[in-house]
Amino acid sequence: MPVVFVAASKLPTPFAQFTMHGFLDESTGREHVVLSLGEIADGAPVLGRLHSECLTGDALFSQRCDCGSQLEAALQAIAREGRGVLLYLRQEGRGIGLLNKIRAYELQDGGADTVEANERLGFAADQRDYAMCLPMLEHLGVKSLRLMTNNPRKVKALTDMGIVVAERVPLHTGHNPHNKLYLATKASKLDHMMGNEHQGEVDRA
Ligand SMILES: Nc1nc2c(ncn2[C@@H]2O[C@H](COP(=O)(O)OP(=O)(O)OP(=O)(O)O)[C@@H](O)[C@H]2O)c(=O)[nH]1
Ligand SMILES: [Zn+2]
Repeated sequence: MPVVFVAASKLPTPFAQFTMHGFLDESTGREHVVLSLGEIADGAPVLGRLHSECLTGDALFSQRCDCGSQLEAALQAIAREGRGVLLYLRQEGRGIGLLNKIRAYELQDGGADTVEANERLGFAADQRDYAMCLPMLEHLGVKSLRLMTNNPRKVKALTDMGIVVAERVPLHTGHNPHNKLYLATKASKLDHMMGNEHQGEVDRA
């Protein structure tokens, strides 16, 4: 079943006035959003981010993860550049949903790490699928991205679907005492690249 474009509107934010594009993924019933800024359909690589929903980090100021800080840093970077896209993907909790993420946090409060908690609940460590990104990027005319991420799986998923990842821009922000183990586990078990290996990094720590 297709991912269909539904409507677009202005979205003023403290960083810039974005255009918000709403999509319905008819296979899952999930409603995804893209924020865009500037001319993004001209063929030149677009500064972009695939941001997976994290209600706790994005909206409720959680310090268990780095999501809220990454969201803000990505929007600020796009605003500075005057051009870019942020795909806000409704795959909460690496695809297990909000209530299961709270179950996973409960296990982590008891000593499990983020991967062990998912597995104890019967889920894979990361259940996300990025297939919905292709029709959304096609709708927007984006063929090539400078992708803000530390996650090599996102680069591979986009490349496999024919989107050019012209550059990976590391996004290292939001480190605090509460998410130290979480970030270390992402690096050791989920292959995230946490070093300072790049000059064009978006880094606000
Ligand atoms: N299941 C589960 N999901 C989590 C946990 N902490 C954060 N998440 C979810 O993980 C997703 C964000 O994934 P991250 O691994 O932080 O980052 P990423 O998107 O893979 O990679 P970056 O592009 O580098 O940010 C969001 O959907 C969060 O809701 C957790 O402990 N357990
Ligand atoms: Zn988060």
